[in-house]
Amino acid sequence: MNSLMRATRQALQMAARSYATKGGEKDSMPRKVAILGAAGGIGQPLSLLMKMSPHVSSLALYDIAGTPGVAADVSHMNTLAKVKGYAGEDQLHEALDGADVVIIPAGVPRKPGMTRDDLFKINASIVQGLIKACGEACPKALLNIISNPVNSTVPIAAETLKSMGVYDPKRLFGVTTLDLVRARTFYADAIGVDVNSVDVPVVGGHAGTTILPLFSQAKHSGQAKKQLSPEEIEALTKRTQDGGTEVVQAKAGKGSATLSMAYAGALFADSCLRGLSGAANTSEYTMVQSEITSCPFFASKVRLGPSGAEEILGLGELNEIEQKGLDIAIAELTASVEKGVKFAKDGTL
Ligand SMILES: NC(=O)C1=CN([C@@H]2O[C@H](COP(=O)(O)OP(=O)(O)OC[C@H]3O[C@@H](n4cnc5c(N)ncnc54)[C@H](O)[C@@H]3O)[C@@H](O)[C@H]2O)C=CC1
Ligand SMILES: O=C([O-])CC(=O)C(=O)O
Repeated sequence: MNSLMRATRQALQMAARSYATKGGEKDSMPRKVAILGAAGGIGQPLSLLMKMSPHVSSLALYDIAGTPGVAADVSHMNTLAKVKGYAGEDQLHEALDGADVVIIPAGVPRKPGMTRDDLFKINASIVQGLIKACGEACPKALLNIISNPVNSTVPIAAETLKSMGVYDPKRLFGVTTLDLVRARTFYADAIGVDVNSVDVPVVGGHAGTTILPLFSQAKHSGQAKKQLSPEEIEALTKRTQDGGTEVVQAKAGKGSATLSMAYAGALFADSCLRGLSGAANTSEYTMVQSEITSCPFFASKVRLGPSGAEEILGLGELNEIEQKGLDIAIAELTASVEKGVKFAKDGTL
């Protein structure tokens, strides 16, 4: 195995975190992962990365079109997972049947000048339809929602599953991992340490000021080359909040983050799979139904286990500026959650 392959596989073994099971053995359970929106900008590299996961034995690639090609391509990789492509709604249930984890990057991305909320009109119905199918075909699967606006699509998913009588709050996740990935990268660059040694909590939601990095709790190993001033922390906070927009502008009309999102989505899905297998110390920041703030959905550190989100961990100590940021985040996030719930209940767009 050459060094690039080894590095990529190691990255997929998730930054060298332990994935030993409770009994100290590797996962031997056959696991099925379904990707909905697999032919898209995120879907394709995500399919590639999940095909490289040592935890996936079956990979179902679903989209409204284009998946036979993606599946044929990815299926030639000499890694564990058996790949099958599914195209069109009449193949959706078959794609989902028996899935342990469903990853949903289906829907339209932003163009310059748009907010994530501007995607609501199109993506709300797409997510609702796909979640309904999940509720029918694989109600026990862990659902990883990537489609924006995550702050509303997650509550839409919850309400849809509730109306079907199959909602389990431990199994529904909004994927906010890209915010963590960005905060770590920007922070490591700013203080001049190895990015692999950095940890920065990012809580709240996944849009603008609802994205709240907690740099006061950031950790790293090694000697920092620089101490950051309050102004520099503020700039890092803003860059983390605007990371998505930075990519949208750079792509100039050709979509939003796809490659870094596929990487982040694979990290999160891999943690879900390790949690399902009982791996010790599996936790991720993700948006879940939550009581740690007044907002009914909130992203924070969550311990993942065989039944999904087994424990929602607290926020730790916030400094004064972060506390103000939290208040702003909660207000905006609550409005987005309410918008999602309303759509799911009465179809209001
Ligand atoms: N949570 C996060 O951190 C991030 C979320 N996103 C969001 O992910 C979504 C997808 O982004 P891209 O992959 O760049 O878009 P894309 O347009 O390249 O791909 C989307 C795919 O979804 C498919 N699709 C549309 N309706 C569908 C349906 N009913 N069933 C199955 N598939 C369907 C399309 O055919 C297309 O292949 C966007 O909403 C974007 O805003 C993007 C980056 C980060
Ligand atoms: O900004 C966007 O539209 C896509 C996204 O959620 C991100 O890159 O964080």
